Amino acid sequence: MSPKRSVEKRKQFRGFPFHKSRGQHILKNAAVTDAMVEKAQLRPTDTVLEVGAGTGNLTVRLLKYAKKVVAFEVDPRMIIELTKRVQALGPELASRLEVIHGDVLRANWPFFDVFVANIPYQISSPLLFRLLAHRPAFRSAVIMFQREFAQRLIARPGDPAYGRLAVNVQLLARVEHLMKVSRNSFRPPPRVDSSVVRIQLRQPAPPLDFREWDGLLRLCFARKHRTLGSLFGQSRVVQLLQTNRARIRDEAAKSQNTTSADTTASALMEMVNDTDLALDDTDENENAASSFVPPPDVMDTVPLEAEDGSALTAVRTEIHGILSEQGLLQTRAAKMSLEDFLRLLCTLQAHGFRFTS
Ligand SMILES: C[S@@+](CC[C@H](N)C(=O)[O-])C[C@H]1O[C@@H](n2cnc3c(N)ncnc32)[C@H](O)[C@@H]1O
Repeated sequence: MSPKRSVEKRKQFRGFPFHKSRGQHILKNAAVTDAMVEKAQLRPTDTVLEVGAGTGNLTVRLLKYAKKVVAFEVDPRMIIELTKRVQALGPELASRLEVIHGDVLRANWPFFDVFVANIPYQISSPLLFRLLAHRPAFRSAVIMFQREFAQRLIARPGDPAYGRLAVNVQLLARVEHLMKVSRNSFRPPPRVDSSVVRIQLRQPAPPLDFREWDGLLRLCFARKHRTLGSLFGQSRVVQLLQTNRARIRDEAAKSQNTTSADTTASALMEMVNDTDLALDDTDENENAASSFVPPPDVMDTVPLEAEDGSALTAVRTEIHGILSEQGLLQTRAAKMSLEDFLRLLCTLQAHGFRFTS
């Protein structure tokens, strides 16, 4: 067999080729699949949601421990293999499986207690935010991610991978790294290593306006190594905060507080659809902060007496005072904790400032 042919053969399963575009990397290492199921701590009464069942390496193990497994799979060829395999296990186990053919991101999700999946990595970000927004809350999710993505989820202040993704996810859930998985555990091996993480929703969800929260994070992480004093001193930022505050005050007479449960849910759904979060939100990711990106030549120390009108100067002074009072003038997003961000948002909001229109 020619070398080229043997490579082709390795990429196939029972005659059909795997599609990289669908993230079809089958988990062939039984020790890893067993460990994922064990970490899921399933109960005999559980309904499990699996995404991307493939040929069923994980599914067949889940069926042994759960009352029911609902598995999404987009590729009909995989579903045929999966169905044959599960039927061979006998009617008892086969009756526990429900396969849903389709794109998991476009479908309605059924009720589930636990989520377990080796997902296609290209849908990591929208799938994760869909999970974080899912209600009723599930007990836990055990998910295989690309290692680099997993590191961005668990990153702590000061870590190079710490960014908007980590802060947003950690606001809504506890995230725990469970194990590293080498690329050789898959067939065909992907170009990247992987990690399994556990996610547990914080209950109840923090009572925040998530648009405001994410607006603050976009600003702070647009330049995560820059001081807050410098970021909030920029004319564009001061102008925006001032304009929003004036409008909100005008509207306040006509409408009620915007931090309702409905607003929270719909804001979370916006984050689900926010492809910016799939990007690397280091300083270079200017897309993530388009409305706030300062001109590159803005100096680190912005003079308070700028020549942009007394109203703006007064607002700039006010913001400077708030940051100074909170001890945050010299603080940089790269090192701020979740609590620092929450405190900053609450304080700015108490002064009537808003990040979104
Ligand atoms: C990484 S493989 C995992 C297969 C299997 N669970 C395993 O661990 O061996 C990902 C699977 O997700 C499926 N898939 C890709 N995109 C999907 C989507 N949007 N909705 C549902 N399934 C999808 C692929 O066809 C593939 O079978």
